[in-house]
Amino acid sequence: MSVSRNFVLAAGGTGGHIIPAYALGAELMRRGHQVALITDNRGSTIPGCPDGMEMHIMPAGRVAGGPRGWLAAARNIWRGRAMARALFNEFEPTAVVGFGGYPALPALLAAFANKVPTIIHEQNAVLGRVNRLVAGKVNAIATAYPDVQRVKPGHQAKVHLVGNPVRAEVIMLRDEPFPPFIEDGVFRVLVTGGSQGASILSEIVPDALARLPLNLRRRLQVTQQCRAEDLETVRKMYADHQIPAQLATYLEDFPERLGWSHLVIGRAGASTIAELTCAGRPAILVPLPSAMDNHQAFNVSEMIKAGGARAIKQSAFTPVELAKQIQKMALIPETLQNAARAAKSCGRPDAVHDLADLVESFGRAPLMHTITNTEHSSLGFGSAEPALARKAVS
Ligand SMILES: CC(=O)N[C@H]1[C@@H](OP(=O)(O)OP(=O)(O)OC[C@H]2O[C@@H](n3ccc(=O)[nH]c3=O)[C@H](O)[C@@H]2O)O[C@H](CO)[C@@H](O)[C@@H]1O
Repeated sequence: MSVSRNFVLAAGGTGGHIIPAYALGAELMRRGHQVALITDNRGSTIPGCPDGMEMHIMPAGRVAGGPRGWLAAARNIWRGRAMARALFNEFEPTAVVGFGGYPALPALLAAFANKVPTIIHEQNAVLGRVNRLVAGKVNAIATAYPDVQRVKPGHQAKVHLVGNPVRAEVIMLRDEPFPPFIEDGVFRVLVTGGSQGASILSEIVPDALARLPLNLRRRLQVTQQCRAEDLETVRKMYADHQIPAQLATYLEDFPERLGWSHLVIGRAGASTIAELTCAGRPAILVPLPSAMDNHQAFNVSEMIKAGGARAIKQSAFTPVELAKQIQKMALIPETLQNAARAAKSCGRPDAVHDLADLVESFGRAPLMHTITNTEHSSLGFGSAEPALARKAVS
């Protein structure tokens, strides 16, 4: 029998943290649970929050900028922790899930103080700073890739590989065939810089597409996400080259556009890669060089090994180089279709279910039944820590 329980998700900052939280929240609600999201001001602006999920905006602090900055951050973290504890007293979550990033920290600290079980999800191939900080105290670490770097050997026992949760509309694309890519048909390219956009793509991509041989160039149909300040320049570049292009600062219909595309050019953020591999779309990706511990370069390596993507270092990302790589991938239709299949082979479309199962296993209903370590293992989550098993039934 399934019992309705309350869960808190904590995620903020960029779409890369928020969108997996939206996907998990939607799945937990589909299973009959109540879900509240703790986020920050930036996070609250990311479209797509599922209906019925409560959103609580709370202060969070990024530890940076010398002693003054640290003091302000500490004050905000403390205020956020107090607000989260007040919410927990009322909402009584059976588990709290943190998705990394500074906005997740106050909620996790509040969960430790209130003795609520905690799970963290790491979207990247390298454990992020906040997740590293709390890894020793949480009950489980859910990961998107095997062998995530910077997980301490002592914490390996509580690691569960689930993948990155993606939206239901993206999962649906997995069963659809790759759009026909034939020599006289259209060639649809989707350009995305992650939830915040990336100016380098605006500078380089239109020029590179204009350099393609005529048999590819005349078939192009482009959708490009641009930062607001780049929109007009990019619009003019495509108009000058007579390449049909639709531009937006944020594509709310991203899954639909992904299903429509033959090739994606973008950054190597974790959610973008999860979506490409779930749907099976080949890509040319430019990892953000300033990403913490170079995590975007590590995110894309699995896809490269499989043959589903090519990566270009930002220092080598020129219109000439990009045009060369597009031709290598798309001049022969079969090459592109093979790359699409290879991309799909890296997908983890069950991520949202596996993460929801993991989260539910830490929020057993009181006295419904006693979880033993053996039963917990049989759920596929390895051995539960004794303290956790006790908590789950207390
Ligand atoms: C600049 C930065 O710090 N980026 C990090 C951020 O993700 P960031 O938000 O930059 O990028 P991701 O690729 O992880 O996620 C972007 C998400 O936004 C969606 N989208 C994007 C554009 C658009 O027009 N419409 C739309 O819906 C994508 O479909 C995707 O779901 O967190 C990720 C997960 O920790 C990291 O891997 C990234 O390195």
